Amino acid sequence: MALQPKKIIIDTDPGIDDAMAIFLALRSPEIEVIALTTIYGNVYTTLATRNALHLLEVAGRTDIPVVEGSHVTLTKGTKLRIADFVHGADGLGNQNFPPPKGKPLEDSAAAYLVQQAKENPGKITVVALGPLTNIALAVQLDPEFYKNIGQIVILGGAFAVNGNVNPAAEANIFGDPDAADVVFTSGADILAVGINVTHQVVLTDSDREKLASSNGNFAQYLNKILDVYFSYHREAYNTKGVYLHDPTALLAAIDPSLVTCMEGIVRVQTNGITRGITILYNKQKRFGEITEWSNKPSVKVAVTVDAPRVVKLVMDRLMDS
Ligand SMILES: O=c1[nH]cnc2c1ncn2[C@@H]1O[C@H](CO)[C@@H](O)[C@H]1O
Repeated sequence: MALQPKKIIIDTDPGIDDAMAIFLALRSPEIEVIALTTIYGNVYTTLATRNALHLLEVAGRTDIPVVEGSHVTLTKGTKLRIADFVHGADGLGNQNFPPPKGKPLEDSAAAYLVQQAKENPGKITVVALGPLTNIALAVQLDPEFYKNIGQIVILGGAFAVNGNVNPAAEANIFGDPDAADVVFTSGADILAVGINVTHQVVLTDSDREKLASSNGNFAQYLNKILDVYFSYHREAYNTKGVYLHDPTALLAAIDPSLVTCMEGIVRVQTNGITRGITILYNKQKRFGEITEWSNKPSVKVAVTVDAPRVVKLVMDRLMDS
């Protein structure tokens, strides 16, 4: 008997690599995308909702609901860091797409996550591609959420490497460090895929040429929006290609054998010059004193990735679609 597809909710701030991950998800037979929930990060939340609706319309999948998430950080902060310099002012490569026809559900992302997890205990995977505010709100709303949710796959963190916002912090964790610390210490089954791993997964210029030559709807659409993302990488990293952050996390949620992990306790610094830094305690040393890591639940942190296999899956699934 064929396995039931895994139910996935993508929490997203689209975003060019979010668009890739969403299309990839829609082309992955192993999973069923049950909703997109939205968050600020690459764009403000209002625009994230608009882009999520737009991407589902492009894909012909308006059957999938969009649920709007928080407009402010967990501590009600309104001074958000928006990465429009990575994705364009519209989040999708400055293409001036028409506004979507659809509307989000009349619910908040956090309440929706709580309800879905309660109705399908252990069965839902959340793939979190932006700052973790919605997930932290769900943890705070329902003391059972951490048990009811199947797995939370987090695209975020810079484990033992420099960040991409500053030398300490990765963008999604920096976006709401308080939320990230709540989620990492919640007790949920968590897999973190950080930039220590995603910076090894590069879509090259020649991969992009292949995408451009494909007649597929998704390939053509992505080729258009990728210009801005490629220019940013050339300038910021001097790479001839782009990092596949969000697609890597999505694929790790589908097939955990694409990464190897370490287990341990992750805490997030919430203030000071290292605000947003993620520190994994690998439990190799037994500390004599109580630390901020003592008696916290363990999570999985990706430490290696089969990059060629990830890139091939991305290409194969996006080329002929
Ligand atoms: O340099 C950057 N600054 C801010 N955000 C970035 C940068 N590069 C990529 N992303 C975005 O943040 C997530 C990975 O950290 C990805 O979702 C990517 O789209």
